[in-house]
Amino acid sequence: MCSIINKARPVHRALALTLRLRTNTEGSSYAAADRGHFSPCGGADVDPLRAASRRYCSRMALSQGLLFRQLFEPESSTYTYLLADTSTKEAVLIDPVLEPLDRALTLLHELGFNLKVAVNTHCHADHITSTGLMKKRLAGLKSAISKFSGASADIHLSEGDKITFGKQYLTVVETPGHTDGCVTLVTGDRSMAFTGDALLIRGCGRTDFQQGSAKKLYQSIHQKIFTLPDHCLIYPGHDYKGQTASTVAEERKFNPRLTKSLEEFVDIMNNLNLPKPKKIGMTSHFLYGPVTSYALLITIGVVLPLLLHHFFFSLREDGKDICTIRFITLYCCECLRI
Ligand SMILES: N[C@@H](CCC(=O)N[C@@H](CSS)C(=O)NCC(=O)O)C(=O)O
Repeated sequence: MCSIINKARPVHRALALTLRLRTNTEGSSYAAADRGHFSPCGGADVDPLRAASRRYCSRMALSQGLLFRQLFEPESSTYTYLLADTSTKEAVLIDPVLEPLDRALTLLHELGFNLKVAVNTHCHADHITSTGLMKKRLAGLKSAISKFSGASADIHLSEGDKITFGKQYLTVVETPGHTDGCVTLVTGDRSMAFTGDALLIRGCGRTDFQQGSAKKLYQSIHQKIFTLPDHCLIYPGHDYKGQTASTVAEERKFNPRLTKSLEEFVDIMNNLNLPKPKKIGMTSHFLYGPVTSYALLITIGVVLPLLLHHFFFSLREDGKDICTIRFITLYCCECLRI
């Protein structure tokens, strides 16, 4: 963990250390009364734009039987969320990341939780999910992802599906736009929404690759996320500035992209000019499970070269075996007519 923190940018280092501390001591816990209205920290009429709704209320969450932890991976600035029912000890992980896999597993073990489902809000372009490896290490664990993601998993999610853990549950809300298979996961009492890469704090997911569509994203956020209760806490899949949570009311009012018209939003998204995430290309590595990933790697790295080698060595030039490399060089030169 320390070595990862040291490699990260200062803002990430500070954030990682802060969150590591918070994970150990407080946990960013929050749960609402399940009586149809949201009452952060006991105050029913709290202005959602004020700090009270952003406070982390571990005791409140625990009194509702929900344990909540926000974990941060500094290299890709990714958040993973652990939610658990404190009475039945059943837990779910949202967007587990490969690098701090052991940290998540240790935490689960220490707290005595039984991880039921590891759910990905979408097929990630910027980091590797640890779902496949977790399944190897935790018997009975099921993976889940949207049916529109194109990825394989034990459970394929659709709009309105419920992911239950003990007496708690998450509702699946389809929010395409960053990718076709993006979902937002909303707690049963609608007090927390895990928005993945659809809605970020004062930002949103990029729409310039992986079936991205600015128009779809705008509609998803306005129709599916901004219609959640004002106080509903927003927990994103990433943050690059050290922010940890927001609310629906805050984002509706202050999000610099989503407060614009659809046309303006599309224009902003078409001109973001963001660099490609470092790990793009490894999108669904391990999502399909390590067996598939390793099989693919072995095929490309070992079987294919062996077959090529065998093929080229079987060719003869003046009755002699020819070297594969020489043959390939000659073949390429011939094709290019050098
Ligand atoms: N600003 C980031 C760039 C990394 C990035 O592209 N992040 C994605 C989510 S992972 S595919 C994204 O959608 N970003 C939106 C944005 O506005 O940043 C960095 O600092 O590395």
